[in-house]
Amino acid sequence: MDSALLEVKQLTKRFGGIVAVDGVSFNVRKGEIVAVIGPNGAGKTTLFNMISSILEPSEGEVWFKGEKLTGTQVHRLAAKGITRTFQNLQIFESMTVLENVMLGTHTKLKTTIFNAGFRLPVVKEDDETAASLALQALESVGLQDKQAEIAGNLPYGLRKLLELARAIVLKADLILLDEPMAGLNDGESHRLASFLLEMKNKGHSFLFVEHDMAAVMKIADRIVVIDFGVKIAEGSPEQIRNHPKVIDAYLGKELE
Ligand SMILES: Nc1ncnc2c1ncn2[C@@H]1O[C@H](COP(=O)(O)OP(=O)(O)OP(=O)(O)O)[C@@H](O)[C@H]1O
Repeated sequence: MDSALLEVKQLTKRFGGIVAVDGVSFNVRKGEIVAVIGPNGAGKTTLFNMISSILEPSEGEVWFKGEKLTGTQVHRLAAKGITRTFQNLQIFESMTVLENVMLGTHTKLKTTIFNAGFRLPVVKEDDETAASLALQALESVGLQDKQAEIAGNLPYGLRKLLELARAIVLKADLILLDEPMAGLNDGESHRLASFLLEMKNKGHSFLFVEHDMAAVMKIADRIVVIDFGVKIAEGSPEQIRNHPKVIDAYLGKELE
């Protein structure tokens, strides 16, 4: 595997007296799936929000493709090759499934909000490209049959797949997933796991926070374990399953 795509360097976040994340460092390489796990309140969300430019770190930096990412505005991340999904889905409920994914293509296409308002000819051309890119993304998550449905009518599991289609439509190098398995039934989580492995084989990289330990063990190449804001372990699923500090941190809790 080649050099690091994402470099998380000594990230720290303090909220008043609380150190939510304390000097955490790790890398994600191209074509790798890395999971961040840890007990409730360990600091996973705070870490994820710093990586995706939603929160400013108290200390430390995030680098992406050899460039410093810290301080980049959230809306510029997609153009750099990073997208993320959210635990509280960000779906436009009154739009169709296809339109929701087409929205994701607009940072790639040349249409600006200004000329889209005026419906210049360039928009029509872009709309066709956007629709075909969006359809490809829907096909890869198995939602092509739902393209004309109103997004708000989809059940939760399918909405999550829709959000993922919108994240992948940009063909991002790195996709950040916030608890992708939460709320999915067995069939949906199986479908999502196969999809992530397929995307990884095509060279995409993923960083995800997840509570579903069986899914983490199945799809992650590497696992970073956080407890009380500190990285206590990092390794393959096999190494993490048998790591004494991880077993201690999860004592009394389920680590399948
Ligand atoms: N905005 C905030 N202000 C003050 N404290 C915060 C804030 N956000 C998080 N914290 C605290 O930081 C710590 C880490 O929280 P965080 O939500 O990152 O953990 P987590 O691992 O994502 O938890 P969970 O698994 O329950 O989602 C907790 O003690 C939390 O109370």
